Amino acid sequence: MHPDFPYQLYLVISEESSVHHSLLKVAEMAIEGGVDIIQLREKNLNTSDFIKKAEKLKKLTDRYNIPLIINDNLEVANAVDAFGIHVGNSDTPPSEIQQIWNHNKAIGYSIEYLEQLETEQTKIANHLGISPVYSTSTKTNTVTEWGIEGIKKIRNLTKKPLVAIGRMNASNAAEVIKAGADCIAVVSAICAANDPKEAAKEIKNQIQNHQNENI
Ligand SMILES: Cc1ncc(COP(=O)(O)OP(=O)(O)O)c(N)n1
Ligand SMILES: Cc1ncsc1CCOP(=O)(O)O
Ligand SMILES: [Mg+2]
Repeated sequence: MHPDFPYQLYLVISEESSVHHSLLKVAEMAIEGGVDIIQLREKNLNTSDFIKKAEKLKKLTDRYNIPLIINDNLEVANAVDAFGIHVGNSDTPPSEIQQIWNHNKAIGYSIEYLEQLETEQTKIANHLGISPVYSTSTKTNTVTEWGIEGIKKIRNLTKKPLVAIGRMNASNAAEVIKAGADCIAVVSAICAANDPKEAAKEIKNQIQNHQNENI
């Protein structure tokens, strides 16, 4: 477990991705199954509706003492006093967020190009998304499919906490952890499962059983 980011299983959730249960039910079942941190990623809501949804989710995450990250929208993250924000290359850059924001807040930043490992934005970020490890229908506007070799390359270039995202599930979690990722982020394998609690439990078991092995 990375000392600066002690979370192994990261749920990235939206209404659209919550197939068999409501968003709040999926989140609660996933927490019961072992999710350590949650990101609310609503790409199509206006800020006011995004805040309303985030407030409901924050009540739940607070009840379980689970940190809540907001995707993209700093106003929403502020409104609900989120634990942190996740941004990518088309969003408000970490340097701007840092100027406005309390330093205790977490800034996650997507790595889409190897060259980003050298940039000021990456230095400012607290943790990095390896985005995507494998191509996925959940997010199609991506650049590099990193794969296992990509994770190893990034691991050799930074000591920052690495969050692997993109088609992650119980079958590939172990290889990704062994390649050097600290945390696995999941949308579909949990949100679209009939039983999100069981799905989360299976992925968490894979992470925990392989976290001290290297390939
Ligand atoms: C943990 C994590 N990693 C990467 C992303 C992708 O962020 P971004 O590149 O900004 O794309 P969108 O999610 O905004 O479509 C993420 N959200 N979370
Ligand atoms: C938000 C995001 N960023 C990179 S891939 C991705 C989506 C991951 O979704 P899934 O777990 O369903 O492949
Ligand atoms: Mg974004």
